[in-house]
Amino acid sequence: MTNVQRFAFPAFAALMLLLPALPVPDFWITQSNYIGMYALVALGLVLLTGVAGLTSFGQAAFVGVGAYSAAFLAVKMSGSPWLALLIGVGLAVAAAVVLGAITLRMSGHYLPLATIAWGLALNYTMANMDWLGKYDGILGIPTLKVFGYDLGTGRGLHVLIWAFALLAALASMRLLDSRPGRAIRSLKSGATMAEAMGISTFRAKLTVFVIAAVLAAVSGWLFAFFQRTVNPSPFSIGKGIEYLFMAVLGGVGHVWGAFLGAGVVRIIEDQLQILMPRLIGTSGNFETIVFGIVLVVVLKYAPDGLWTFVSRRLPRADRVRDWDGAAPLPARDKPTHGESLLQVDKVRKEFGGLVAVNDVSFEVRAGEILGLIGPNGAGKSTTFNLITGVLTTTAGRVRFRGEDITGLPSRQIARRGISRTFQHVKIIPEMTVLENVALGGYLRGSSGTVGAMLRTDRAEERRLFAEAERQLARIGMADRMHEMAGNLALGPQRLLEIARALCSDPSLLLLDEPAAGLRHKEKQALAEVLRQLKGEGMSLLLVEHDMEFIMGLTDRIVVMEFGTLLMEGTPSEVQASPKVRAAYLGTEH
Ligand SMILES: Nc1ncnc2c1ncn2[C@@H]1O[C@H](COP(=O)(O)OP(=O)(O)OP(=O)(O)O)[C@@H](O)[C@H]1O
Repeated sequence: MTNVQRFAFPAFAALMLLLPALPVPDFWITQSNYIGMYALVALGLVLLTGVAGLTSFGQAAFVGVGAYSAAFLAVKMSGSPWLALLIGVGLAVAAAVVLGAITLRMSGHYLPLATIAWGLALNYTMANMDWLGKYDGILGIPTLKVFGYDLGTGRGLHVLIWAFALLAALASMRLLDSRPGRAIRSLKSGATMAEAMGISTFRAKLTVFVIAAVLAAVSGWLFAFFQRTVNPSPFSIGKGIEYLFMAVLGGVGHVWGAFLGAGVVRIIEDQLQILMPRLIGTSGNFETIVFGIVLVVVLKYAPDGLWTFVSRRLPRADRVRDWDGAAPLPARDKPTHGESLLQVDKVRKEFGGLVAVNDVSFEVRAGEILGLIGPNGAGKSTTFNLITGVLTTTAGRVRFRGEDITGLPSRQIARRGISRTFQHVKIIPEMTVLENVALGGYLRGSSGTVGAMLRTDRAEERRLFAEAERQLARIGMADRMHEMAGNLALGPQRLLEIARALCSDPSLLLLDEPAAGLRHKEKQALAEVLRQLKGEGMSLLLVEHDMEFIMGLTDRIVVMEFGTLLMEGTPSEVQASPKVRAAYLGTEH
């Protein structure tokens, strides 16, 4: 936790909760009420869009679910507002699970388009139901009473709105700094890396989608008691875009960006409603144009949102090192030296008419470094992806420690003890080195989202960080654990990936072109680390281009050419082979 969270959050919370007791004009209390409610929705979008990379235009519909639940229960059934909150949140969760199950597997532009579709659909449903009052909505919602105390619509409700908003902010910050939070943060770096760490990306997406829907529904519930009337227009797709706008403007990657964005939008919106008619008459919806211009300017000059201007000036504190003496994480049985660890048996991959891997067989034994080499397009990466479950085989079998792992998804393969690095480094730049490595230990922990929000996961977190530090020390990078991973040069980033893979306590480490793009010194450092790992009993499979690097390092080498296995032997046998030389020089043999 940074100093800012430690001191600024309680101060800000106290100010917002006490604001109604201060001599602040009603006008600003009302604005602050709006900001709190908007911030709840924008916070969901920060998590969903900013952190997890899933764009949603449809959040306003979830606000509507919360608002209509409150209105319907309070007016038509004279039910308890707290029951209405429960029902509103329950309905939002149910809707998010169903919609998420359908849409979250979509990629690219399909997801945002789908969110527009269901945003419209939910809104039309509200507008066309007789029992929800159609376009007129539901009027005459009573004010909210807590323990017999009437909160009214202004100062009293302010305390409740901000209590929810601040709790949501606190829970979100805690979530982001936790095992499930790191999983959510890994989504933006692409599913391949997250799945290779054992994360179910679908589940992580669904979790964050549900959280965002719940925050929106709570905001809607508050909105109903604030406005004391609901109708479909504040839950339209236009409002959904405005919520997204708040998150983007404020800083889509930061919890406090949601608050800043909500504040700026609300105040601009309000001022424009006064100013625009004076300047250009009452006709037309000119605020929208001004918002559009503001958004373009912000995206151009502050693509990460306005909060970055604040956060840049705030001191950054290193994570408090509180894991000394933490119990080690559970470890798996180590294979015995020389045991057959991985068996690749007549594995085949066809892409249409192209046979990328043609019935290739080889094995990796425990404690050895096996190199897989071959000229460009030989099928090395495809073989690597077949072993790690990124691609499915056309034919053949892959066995690991006696178990058939053919066709398993990569997170299941990771669970069995195969860990990997990537040819194009896949780290999370905005997380520290330590947090990136801790992500590798995902499968060795079990704490979930609610535990993270309630902070009941701290003992496990300490164990994870102790392990992450131990792995960083193993590759000689413990002194850099607090640095942002994105600030590292390529060499240290590749080492970080190795530490992350080691953090999963693997029986076999698969490295995809680890020396690619490294300078000579960095290659030497990497080779030294790999030799040391072998010395400690680790088994490694190395896909590599760099002959010099691989010759001095491996025990055995498998050479591929045009998808087939050309030869297998010791480095000196391979070096002496005319077939291999010819393959690399591209001559006939
Ligand atoms: N997804 C795909 N769809 C179609 N063809 C593919 C696909 N992936 C790989 N290939 C083809 O399969 C063959 C083997 O590619 P692969 O990337 O495995 O080779 P490689 O030995 O790793 O090469 P490089 O060293 O250049 O990475 C190539 O001809 C490639 O064009």
